[in-house]
Amino acid sequence: MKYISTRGKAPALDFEQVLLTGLASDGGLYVPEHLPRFSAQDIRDMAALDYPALAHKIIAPFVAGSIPDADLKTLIDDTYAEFRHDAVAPLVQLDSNQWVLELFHGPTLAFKDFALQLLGRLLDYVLERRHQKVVIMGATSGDTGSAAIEGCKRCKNIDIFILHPHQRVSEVQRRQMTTVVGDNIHNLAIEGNFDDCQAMVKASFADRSFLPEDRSLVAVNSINWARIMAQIVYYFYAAVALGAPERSVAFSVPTGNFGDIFAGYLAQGMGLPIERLIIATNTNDVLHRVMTTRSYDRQPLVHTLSPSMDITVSSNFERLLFDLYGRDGAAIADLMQRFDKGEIKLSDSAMARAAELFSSYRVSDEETCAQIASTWERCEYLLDPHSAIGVRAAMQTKLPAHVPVVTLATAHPAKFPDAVAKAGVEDRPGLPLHLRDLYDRPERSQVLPNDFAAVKDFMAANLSA
Ligand SMILES: Cc1ncc(COP(=O)(O)O)c(C=O)c1O
Ligand SMILES: N[C@@H](CCOP(=O)(O)O)C(=O)O
Repeated sequence: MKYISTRGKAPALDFEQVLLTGLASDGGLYVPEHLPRFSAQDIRDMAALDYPALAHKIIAPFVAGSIPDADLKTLIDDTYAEFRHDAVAPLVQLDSNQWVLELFHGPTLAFKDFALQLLGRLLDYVLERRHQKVVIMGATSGDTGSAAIEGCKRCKNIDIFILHPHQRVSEVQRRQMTTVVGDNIHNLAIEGNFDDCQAMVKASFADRSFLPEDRSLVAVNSINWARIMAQIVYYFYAAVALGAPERSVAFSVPTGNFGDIFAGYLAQGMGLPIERLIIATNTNDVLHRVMTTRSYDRQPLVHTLSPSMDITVSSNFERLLFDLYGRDGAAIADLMQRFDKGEIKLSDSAMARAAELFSSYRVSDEETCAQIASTWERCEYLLDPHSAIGVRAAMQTKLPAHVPVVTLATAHPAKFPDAVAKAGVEDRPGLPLHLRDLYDRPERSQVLPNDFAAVKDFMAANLSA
């Protein structure tokens, strides 16, 4: 399997190379040259597989040639053995047609664990084999950071630097990052917002002057292809449980960086009958605006009750644009250059293609609270604010009556007790046992100005030998 850049100029890479990078050298994002396809019978047969076996089936064609199959299987089995629910991703029924896919049973209580627990193991495996050390960098609005640290903390050959917006993540999210002990783990609290952190990570791929020549830079954000790959699996898992391939299913996905929903788009491209993908945004609604007005532009970032989705530039949207524009790298390079300078309008044909599969819905903080409260009252089911946005969007979208809608529940409500309280729910969601002493653990982080030079200096000064 080869991977090509959305901007057409960077060299094609194999899986191992793509795992060990982030942005392509032309500034684009890597995507598979072609997608593996599963027949209706293949999908029917998936009903007999448990989550790790299904993950192996879906992931193996993307990794083919880079990691021996038996080793890949072990890495995948070990990854999902860490999850606290036997089903790994249990489905919960809210009403006759609404379902929630719980993606928060991993160690850090967010869907990011599905990919980052595997990514950490893949990196460890490949780096040991290559006798190589790398620098890992990530930007987080709260969840990617802790999941990346948790996923990579046992890797011997890394230094990891995670940038989060100072005082803009929930207390549980912050403590999950800053209480993990290790001389090679660095939490940088940037006096800016998530977009600033993400821009610095991307800039580091263009300016690696602060790194020794023998250290590669690896991204743990969803610009790294391996993140998206692992997230494709749970679309198959949920749809097959609900009757695919005989029955098609819709998904509502709380969206920020467009990584999770892009994995759903790929699942459809691989043969899964997905009726609709609903882009569910908070007030930072760049994706809802583009879907409803054709206009793709930056607006100032708003801090909401769903902080992990406080993002105004959705990195992975470029991967979708690449397909919508006929996989024309030059067209995407031109489009993204113009986007860097201001507003762009998508073509009619690109919009028409997007509308065949995607719908979108924007949810305010008030609506988020109302959804948490009403789902609690009607179903005694507690949603976190991000998942509540997904459920709200699912309920507002018109779909054929026979199509079940699955909302991806992307985080555990215990990560966001303030939002739950604001929604008027009196029961406090408790942290699971392994995190019960989270508030007593010592924290370690460094506050830095919103300045790329300061970040580069910090990283250069704190690399291990
Ligand atoms: C809890 C939660 N929900 C939803 C999202 C949005 O996912 P994506 O960025 O892949 O669109 C994120 C982070 O990005 C998140 O942490
Ligand atoms: N929501 C994320 C932001 C980064 O998204 P990613 O999928 O590109 O890692 C977070 O919580 O950190």
